[in-house]
Amino acid sequence: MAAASFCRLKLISLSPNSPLLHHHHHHHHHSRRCRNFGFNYFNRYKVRSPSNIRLRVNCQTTANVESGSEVSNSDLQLAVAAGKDRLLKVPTSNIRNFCIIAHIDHGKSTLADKLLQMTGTVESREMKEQFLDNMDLERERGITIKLQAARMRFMYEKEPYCLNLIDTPGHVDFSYEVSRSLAACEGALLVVDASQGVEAQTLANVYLALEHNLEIIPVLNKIDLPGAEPNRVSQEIEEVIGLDCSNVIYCSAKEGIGINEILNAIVRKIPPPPDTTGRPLRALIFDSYYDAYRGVIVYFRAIDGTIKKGDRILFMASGKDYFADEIGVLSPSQLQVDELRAGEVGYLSASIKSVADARVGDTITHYTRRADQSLPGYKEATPMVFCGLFPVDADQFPELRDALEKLQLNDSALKFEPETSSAMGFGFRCGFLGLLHMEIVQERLEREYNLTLITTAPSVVYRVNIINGDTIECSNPSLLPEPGKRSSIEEPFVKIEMLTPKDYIGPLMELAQDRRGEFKEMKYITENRASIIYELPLAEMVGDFFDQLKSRSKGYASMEYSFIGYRESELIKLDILINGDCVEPLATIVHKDKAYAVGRALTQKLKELIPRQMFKVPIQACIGSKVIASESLSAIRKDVLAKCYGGDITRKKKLLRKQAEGKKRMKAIGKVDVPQEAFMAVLKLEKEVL
Ligand SMILES: Nc1nc2c(ncn2[C@@H]2O[C@H](COP(=O)(O)OP(=O)(O)OP(=O)(O)O)[C@@H](O)[C@H]2O)c(=O)[nH]1
Repeated sequence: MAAASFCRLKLISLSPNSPLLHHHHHHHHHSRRCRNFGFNYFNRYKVRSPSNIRLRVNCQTTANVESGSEVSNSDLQLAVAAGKDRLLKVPTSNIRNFCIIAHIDHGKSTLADKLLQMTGTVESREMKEQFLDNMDLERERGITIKLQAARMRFMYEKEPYCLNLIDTPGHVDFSYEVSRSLAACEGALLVVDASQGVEAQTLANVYLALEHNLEIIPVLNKIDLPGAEPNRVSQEIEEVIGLDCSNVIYCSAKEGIGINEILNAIVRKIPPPPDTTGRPLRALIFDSYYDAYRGVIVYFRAIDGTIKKGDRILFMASGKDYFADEIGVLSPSQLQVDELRAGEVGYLSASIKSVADARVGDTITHYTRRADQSLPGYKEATPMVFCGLFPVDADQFPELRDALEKLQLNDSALKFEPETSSAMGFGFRCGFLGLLHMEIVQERLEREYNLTLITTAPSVVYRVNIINGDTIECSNPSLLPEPGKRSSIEEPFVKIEMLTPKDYIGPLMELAQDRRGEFKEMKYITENRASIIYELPLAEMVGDFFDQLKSRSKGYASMEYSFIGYRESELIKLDILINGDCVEPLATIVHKDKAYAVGRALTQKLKELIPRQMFKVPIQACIGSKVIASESLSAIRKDVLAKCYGGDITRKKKLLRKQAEGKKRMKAIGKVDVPQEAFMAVLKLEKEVL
């Protein structure tokens, strides 16, 4: 994360007589200095500089200090002292580890915030940002990408309890991360919007939680809304999930209703972690991120044994060993401790250079006293979707490589290798977990690294069986072996479950059918809502499937998908020729029954998207050497140009500026300028044509 316009410090505790409170107006310097103190109370939270940071003063008063203000060493010592109050050790039987399962927008972040406030972990903030969602992109999209954790202290029947909240990402692309964070907990809050109901994603995560034997506490959120129907929704939870809702908690995270009941239920219902402190160390990594100043910070849950500061540790899957230079808890800012025991949740840093060496799901053990077996459930990240990324300006190639390397330090699921194409020049073929992951990476490359990129249409990974008996993987349509060399092609299939009000069953089944879906099952989960299950090729979901699902159901349907394996399909490669040149990045792999329709639709779409040139440009779709569809872009007539340039000066300027902007995302293919949109055209074909 190299975003220059953001600094990352916030929320440190200070004593009320801290000189900072008197002098903060006088000392200004760049925030980088603060990081150089080498202290760790500066957390990952970002504050839009130059906005203010808020300082806690003994958990009560607050003061605003301009971000980047001088913070002295002694202030930081005091901060530690204040923080230590909250570190009081509790017996294992007083620990509770839990997560929150909720559909997007049902109020997970708002509730997490309230739990932190009610337990005095953070004070009520007027800041807009919510604690558990940090990245800007996340906030803008209203989704949670990375996991976080927070430790809270809560008094129950006069005894102190330590409650660890582990956050989970809310998108299917990250279901592996979800499963790892569930594995770090003994219980989960199931938060359902009382004015909506159970959604597909919630359901999928509840099943995951049940597989991990988590105690599930149902919570109906947003009961303050006039449209809330707590009775209907709790009945739905009982029917759909089979969860007893007689003691369901009514909550309004926004108004702070029901928060105490939730905290009490966590203590009463969720079992404490088993006390296995005597066993060899096993700790589960549920998140890790790269910090430019300290290396990788690993978030873990100790399952067995004890980990101490300075211990030599081994990561069982990666085989790498390190010294745990620093361990600590997340309260939610990082506070150092000397040891963490079975059942506890915390972080460590050990001069690890890349998150790939401390992957989510890996098991940490001691180098000398090793555990026999690693914890179950570890999986390598397998990218499912690939695309080509090319700098518009060829000079930016080295910058693009640097940027990808930097992103990869923090994202072990991101894969890339150089790709050269006669049409596009030098770039990279990149692999992603899914479409959302792809969009996030593209956006970060452009936003944080100031790159202007041309992205080619995403492709899945095909398995091509070669005549000689070999099988090769192909994620780049232009590299598909010739028909004469291959015996068959297999493509990845997914199972999707759509939940929808009954009015939209028809349009959604039609959608799945259009996408080569095979109907599996439909059932009414309540009187008005149905679950529809299909199996279909992943390639048919890449693109606008989700948008279509939303628009055809007026936003009411939700979906969830999982990979089910490879199946043989009758696939062929469709090439696109522009002005007689084959444009590799426009090549696409399609089912043979759809080839003609796609060819026609694609040439028409390209004709719309490619600006007219000074000469006539033929656009053709071909299978092998056979042209199956053809369009032609007529030349710009001289007088049209003359008219444009003959106008008054402001108009001329405007036109030039517009051209300059347009130019940013053009790639010259032969003599023809092809805009970015053209490379994505295959995803935007009119439905009627297909
Ligand atoms: N009326 C009402 N609105 C709420 C309540 N809780 C949350 N909201 C609103 O619902 C919206 C979504 O809340 P978030 O907490 O961001 O939801 P989330 O589940 O974390 O969403 P993601 O981060 O996108 O997964 C926000 O606009 C909240 O202000 C509530 O109890 N009552």
